[in-house]
Order: sequence, then structure tokens, then C-alpha cells
Amino acid sequence: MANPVVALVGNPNAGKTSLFNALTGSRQKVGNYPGVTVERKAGRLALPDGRNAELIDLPGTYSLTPRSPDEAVTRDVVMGTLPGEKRIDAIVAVIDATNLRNHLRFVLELRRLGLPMIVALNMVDLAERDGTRIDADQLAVILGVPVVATVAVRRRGLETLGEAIAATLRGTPAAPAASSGADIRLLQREARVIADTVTLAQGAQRRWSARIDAVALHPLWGPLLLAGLLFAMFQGVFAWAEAPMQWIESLVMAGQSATTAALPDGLLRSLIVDGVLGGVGAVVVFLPQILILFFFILCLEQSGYMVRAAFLMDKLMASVGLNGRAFIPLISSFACAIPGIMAARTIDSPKDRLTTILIAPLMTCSARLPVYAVVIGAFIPARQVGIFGLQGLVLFALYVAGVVGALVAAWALRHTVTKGPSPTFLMEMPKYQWPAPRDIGIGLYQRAMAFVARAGGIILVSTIALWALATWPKPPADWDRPAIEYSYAGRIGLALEPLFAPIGFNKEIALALVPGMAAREVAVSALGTVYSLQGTDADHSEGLIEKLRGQWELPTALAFLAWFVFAPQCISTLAVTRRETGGWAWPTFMFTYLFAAAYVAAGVTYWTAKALL
Ligand SMILES: Nc1nc2c(ncn2[C@@H]2O[C@H](COP(=O)(O)OP(=O)(O)OP(=O)(O)O)[C@@H](O)[C@H]2O)c(=O)[nH]1
Ligand SMILES: [Mg+2]
Repeated sequence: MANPVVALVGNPNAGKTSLFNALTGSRQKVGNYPGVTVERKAGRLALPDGRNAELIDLPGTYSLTPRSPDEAVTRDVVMGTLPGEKRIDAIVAVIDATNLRNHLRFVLELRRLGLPMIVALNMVDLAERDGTRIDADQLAVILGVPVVATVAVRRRGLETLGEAIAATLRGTPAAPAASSGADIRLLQREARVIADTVTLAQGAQRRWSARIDAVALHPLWGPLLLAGLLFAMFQGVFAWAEAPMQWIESLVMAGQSATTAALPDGLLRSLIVDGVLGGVGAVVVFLPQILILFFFILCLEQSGYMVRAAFLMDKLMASVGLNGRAFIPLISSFACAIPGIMAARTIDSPKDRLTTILIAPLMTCSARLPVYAVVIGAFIPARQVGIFGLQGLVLFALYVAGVVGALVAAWALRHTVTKGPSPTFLMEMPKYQWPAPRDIGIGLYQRAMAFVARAGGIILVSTIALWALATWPKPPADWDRPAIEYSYAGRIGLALEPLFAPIGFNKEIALALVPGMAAREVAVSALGTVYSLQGTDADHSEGLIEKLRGQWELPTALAFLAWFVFAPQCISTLAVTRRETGGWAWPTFMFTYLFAAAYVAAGVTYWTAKALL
């Protein structure tokens, strides 16, 4: 017999995914804001009686009447209306003990489905900290279903919950509740009465949250604090990463020298030294910076500050026709546009959602960090400007340029292709919390692994392909320029040069942009390979940064940065846009408008810089 299916259902941010991870040993993403989970995820749950069940984690929703695409997933799974999906055998309704009134309303709605149900009264630690006491037994009596107090993040109550699930699965399903078509207001009133009945002591209502919010949401201090936090983030990326980056770089260069010494001059040596180490090494160097960036983003997500930031941004977002809800997918896009575009599923209005998807690639993703960092490292002096480092300032400016570009694009889109009314900001403020070191650790580990997998996968493959293109065919004996110019790659670069020369790009850049289509960092590894092949054997004493310094003019470097603020080169982003919008029309549109914007921005930057310098 197939394993029974149990679904975790509840309001957003109740701790469903935390429970899911604790019960199944998975590492799905958790975050202290509504709308973290946007897809159905399944895992194996070992029950205390030795049987197994399939546990399903679902996007949070306030009711079974979905308002956005992610909530529809939950409705479909719970109601069993999804074709090909197994019907669920039991529901674990996860509720936040500090927010009983609101969360119970959904439990009452779920109860009407007549499915076997267990209530996980989660976050009792926070309720206790506030001084709130809840009578779980009485709640069980009133609801007529088992209620288990849990603390997902400390694994408290999990055994009891497992036993309750096992017992419920053994028992006969309860008869469906009488009526259908619940009146929301009636349920709300009932939930309030129940909540008040089982609450033995009412705690001081999150006094701390209110105090912090007085500053964080203050019309003047709030935006200042946000700007300060973001600013610190970019300073940190440069200031803290320097030492570990140097270790990685010297490791790569030592590898190049050792290989050069150990292998005879030939193809294999060139492949390893120029292709693999020169190319992949050029990207791997940026791992520390990427991890520092993620550390900040994870802390913002876990602490509960992210939604405050969204709230602060709401006015600005509204002025370009977006609502503040879009801010969270956009912030996620700082990590990578792909989860950002998927997070747009939490936006209810289709036009808003589409606009958010279309501008998400303008938020500076972490794949662009290596590109920015290498050029900044080469051309922007590591000087202090007052208390700030100039390099961090320039990086900050590039991120701001991306955000401004996104806002302008949103405004333009909302007045043309995605015209329509935009709804107001409606989002629950999560509780403030110290980020759990474990969650941050897992988050960073997963990012590091993903980055290394990319380096060893798509980046390695495209680097080797480029190395091959740049190595063959071999030039004739009387060829007096660098051999690479005779190769296929050299000819491609030469052919593309006329297209990019007007914006100040040389043929090496034009060439690097081609494999850079696969993923943005590949542009860096491609430059690494191209310049490594152009150099002599003795050159391995200098990294890509020094090489660029000798080869590019400042206006070209600045134009290259401007290009990457907009550059659409990322096949995966286009692919996920196709999936989320259901066709090739929007990804094509996205590619075209981003390419045009990148071209214009690079050109304007180049000619302005040339005129000024
Ligand atoms: N103190 C405490 N924090 C918890 C508990 N359970 C979850 N959290 C925290 O609450 C936040 C939300 O947890 P998630 O598991 O992402 O919530 P979710 O219900 O999956 O949220 P969505 O996917 O957005 O619907 C995270 O920051 C967790 O660390 C708990 O029992 N106690
Ligand atoms: Mg979740």
C-alpha cells in the first residue's frame, strides 16, 4: 500500500517549513516573512509506529480562497483538485501561538473539509517569552482535534506530533462537517471567541517589536536605517573579503605555476593553466564576497526586518506603479533573479506580478558580483573617501543604478505593456527575531555549494569550450600576432567587434560576452582564459585584475560596468521567465529591452567618460 500523505497547511510564516525540515531532515528555505515557500515540496516522514508517511510542505495561505498563484497550489493540494496529485490523508494545521486569533480562523475553515486533522500549536516559545499562556488541551476539546504544542526550531514537541499523526492515520476519518460555504466573518468571530477562551494569560503584546518599529518604520529614521544597512552591506563585501580572496588567488596562481613547471609545454598544460585555472579560478576567487553578501541578506530575512524594508519602500514603489509586496521578490533577486522571479508568485495582481518578473533581472544578482569586483579591483583605487572605501562606494552605486533602472523600467512598463490598477500594500509584519546561527549556517553552506557546483559545471564547461575555440586552428609559422587572433574565438571576436566598438568594447570583451550568455560570471572566466592565453608563460604572477589594468582604458572599464547593470545574459533567467509566464513572448521581450538598455547605458557611459577624462 502506498504511504499515506500528510500536508502541512497554515497561514504564512507559521513555521510550516521549519516543522517540515525538522520532521523530514530536509533543508528547505525558511525565512521570517510571509511567502517564503511558493511551491509544494515533499519529504519522507518516519512515524513512531515504524510506518512512513509522505509529508508535504505547502505555501502559506490565509484561506482556501487563493489570492495569488502560490496560494492556489495549497488550495489544489488540500482539496485534491490537482490532476495526478494523490489525495491527502491528513492535515497538520500549523498555527502561530502568538497570533492565535488570526491563525485559528483558517483552522476552522480547514476543519470543515472533514479530513483527519492535527493542530501543531507552533512557536509556543515565543508565546511564553511574551508571557502568553495557552491551554492546548482545552483548545483540543473545543476544536475536536488533537493539539500538540511545538517549537519547530528547537525540535520541541516533534515526537508527540509524530505520535498524534500516526494515531490519526490509524483512526477512521471524522465525518465531514455539516455545512459548506463558510462565512468568513462568522469563522473570524468564532476564532476570536476560541482564542480568548484558551488564552489563560495574555502576554505583553510584543513590546520589543513595537519599540524597534518606532525607529525602523519612522518616516525619517526608517529610510536612513535602511540606507545605512544596505550601505554597510556593500562596504562589508569589500572590506571583509580581501584576505580570503587573496588566499584563493594565490592558491590558483600557485596551481598555475606548479602545472607550468610540472607539465611539458603543450595542449594539456594550456588547458589546465589557461582554461581551467585561468578561467574557473578567476570566478572562484569571488566566493568570499558572495558569501558575505548572502550573510547580510540571510540576516535581513531571518530577523524580520525585510518586511519593514518592504513597507518603507512601498511609497517609492507606488510612485512607479508597483506595490511594496514586490519589494521582497526584488530583494531576493540580489541573490539571484531565479528565486526572485518565482517569489513573484505571491503577488496577487497578474499585471503587478508580470512587471515584477520583468524587472527582477535588473536587481544586481550575485553572479554579477565577480564581474563588478574584477573591474572595480582593476580600475577603482582602494582609497578612503571620508570614512568610506571608494571601491565599496562604487559597488554601492552600481547596485543603486540597478535599482533605479528597475524603478524606471517598472514605471515605463506600468504605463505601457502592463497597464492596470495596482493594489495597496497588505502584508503581515513578522515578529523580530535573532537570526538562528544554524539557519544562517545552512543558508551559507547551500549558497557556497551552489556556487561551487556552478564553477565546476556551467562555468567549467563554457571555459573549456572557449579555450578550445581560442586554441584552434593553430596559426601558420609566419603569424606574428598573438596566436589567439588566428583562432575561431579570435575571428568571432573580430566579427563582433563592429557591433560593440561604438560602446568602447574591444574584441576580447565582445568575445567574452558570447560564453557569458550561459551565466554572467562566465564573462569573467572567459576574460581570464583569453588574457591568460594571450600572455606568456611567465605571466602567472599576475591575476586577471592586473592584466585588465594593462589592457583596458578607464572609459572601457566603466562602460563594461554599465553594460552589466542591465545585461540580460543569463539563459536560466530567461528559461524561468518562460515557465512563469507560460510562453516565449515575455522572455523575448525581456531580453530585447534589457539588451537595448545595456547597449545604450554602456555607450552613454563610454562617451561621457571619454569626454570628461
Ligand atoms: N522562535 C521560534 N521561531 C520559529 C518557530 N518555528 C519557526 N520559527 C521561525 O519562524 C520563521 C518562519 O518559519 P518558516 O518555517 O519559514 O514559516 P512557513 O510557515 O514555512 O512560512 P511560508 O513558507 O512563508 O508560508 C523563521 O524565521 C523560523 O526560524 C518556533 O517554534 N519558534
Ligand atoms: Mg514555508
